[in-house]
Amino acid sequence: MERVARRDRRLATGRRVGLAGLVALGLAVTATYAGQGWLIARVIAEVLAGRTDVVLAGAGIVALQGARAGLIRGRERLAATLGGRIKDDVRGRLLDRLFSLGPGYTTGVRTGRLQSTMVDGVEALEPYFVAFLPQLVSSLLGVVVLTAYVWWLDPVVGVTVAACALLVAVAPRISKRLMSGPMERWWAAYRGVYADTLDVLQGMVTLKGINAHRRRGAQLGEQSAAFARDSSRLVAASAGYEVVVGLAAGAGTALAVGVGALRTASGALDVVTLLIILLLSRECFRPLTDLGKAFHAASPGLAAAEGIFALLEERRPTPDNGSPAERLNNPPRVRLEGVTFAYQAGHAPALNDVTFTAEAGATTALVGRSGAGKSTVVALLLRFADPQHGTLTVDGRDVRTLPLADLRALVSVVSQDTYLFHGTVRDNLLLAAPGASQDDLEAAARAAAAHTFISALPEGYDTMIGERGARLSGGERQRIAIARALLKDAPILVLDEATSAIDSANEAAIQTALSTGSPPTAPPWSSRTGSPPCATPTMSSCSTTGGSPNRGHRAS
Ligand SMILES: Nc1ncnc2c1ncn2[C@@H]1O[C@H](COP(=O)(O)OP(=O)(O)OP(=O)(O)O)[C@@H](O)[C@H]1O
Repeated sequence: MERVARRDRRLATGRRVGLAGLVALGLAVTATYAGQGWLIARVIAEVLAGRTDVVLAGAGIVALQGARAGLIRGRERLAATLGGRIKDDVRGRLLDRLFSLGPGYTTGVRTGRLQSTMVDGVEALEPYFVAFLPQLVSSLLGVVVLTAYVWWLDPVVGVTVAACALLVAVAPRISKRLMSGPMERWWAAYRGVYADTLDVLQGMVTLKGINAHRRRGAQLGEQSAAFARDSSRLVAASAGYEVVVGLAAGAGTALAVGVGALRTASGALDVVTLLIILLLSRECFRPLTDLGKAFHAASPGLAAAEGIFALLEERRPTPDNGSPAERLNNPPRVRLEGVTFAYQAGHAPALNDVTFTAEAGATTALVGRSGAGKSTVVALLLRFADPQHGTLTVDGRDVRTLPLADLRALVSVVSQDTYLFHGTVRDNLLLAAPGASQDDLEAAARAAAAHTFISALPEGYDTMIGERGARLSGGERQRIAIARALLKDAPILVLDEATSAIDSANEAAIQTALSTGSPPTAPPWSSRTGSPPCATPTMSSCSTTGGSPNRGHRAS
């Protein structure tokens, strides 16, 4: 918790005024309780003294209760608004971080784990920020003020209350030590279950196909049971904290009243003051018992925060400190020179001393066996990672010296793992060129041999294609992906086994369109750049069954 408290300011940047407002409202609520206690003591004292003029005090009690109801409502509304904004900020920052880390990071972690951090982890932060943190500050301030007042009434009772309040104030530190283990185990188990469930859902067809669904389901069931055990331990640990705080508060009140009674018996205190002490001691500890409850609600957020900080503090694999190129030829020349790259230090390199040139305006084919490193070349060109040795240049300029956004704007990639997003065909195409007209879309789709089948879909370009384009065939998905890449109108087009699922007739039509630049309708890029696709350096890769041309391969 200390770690979170130290870093939480970064997560709630720009929301400090709102948090201060919550603290102020918390203090005001405490003040109404204290005022009410004080008035009740006065009323009792008046009645005991045989006086009946208690109307004003009674009205004051009612007014304080009304004010408290309003303050609590205001606090809840502010907490809900603020909580929503903090979550929104944190999700935005996490997403920015993920985009800047790129596939070099995301391929190394499980999607389900990331998703649980981004969705549930951030959600769990809300009680920490809008309930626990303001409660912590207002509780401590409230207790200091009330204890000072009790001290002023009677220093002996004041010392007793202060000692007990101090005990309760350090309880969060002690509980942090006790709870960090269960908290970490719970969150790890939660993310594991989340990731495996997602895995099973995504691989449902495969699991059914190989008749492994029951076995996998049973494994998931065991994992789920272990998670349930971890959840119970976490709840027990945080409930333990609540009990400790409650006991300390109860004991503190009893002790203060006991000491007060002794002082009254010895004549050091009058009955009215004893009554005030009786009611105020209870109010002294009320914020601290509220704090116990808030801690209980915030504990999942404390666990989740670790994953959030870990992601925010992750270092990007390729620094983005290049300066824009004054002018690059369109299309530019791409060259790899002595490039060696291993995904992990100490492991065999995926590329070993590779040198070749993809000439401007020409098609360069990378041919090699499966696993030879063709896709790795693409990853280095996009700077998802940097080579350990050698250079990769675009028009003679080392890619590391270009801003990442400028470099990636130069390249349009269709990879073997086509990804289509949930939405319509149009939505997917427009992702690459938000301003494209229907004519632009159709021209690109024709060049990708996709227009005919898209037109035959129930709602043409406005047909929903399902998650990952699930309602299309593999070849249809690839053709939409090619059309999308063409719409990006980048000077370098990379086809990484982009036509592996496309039948030979359509593949030939695509190749003709790309190499002649004359699809049935003039493509949009010709009007914008004056360069038909045949003038772009096109890099395409395909696998062979033998050989490893990229091992010491020279092609230029
Ligand atoms: N993210 C990664 N982490 C670690 N190793 C990787 C990663 N991606 C690829 N590799 C390894 O790098 C090598 C080259 O992989 P790459 O995907 O570049 O081959 P490829 O030639 O494109 O293969 P294919 O034709 O089968 O697509 C392989 O041995 C592969 O196991």
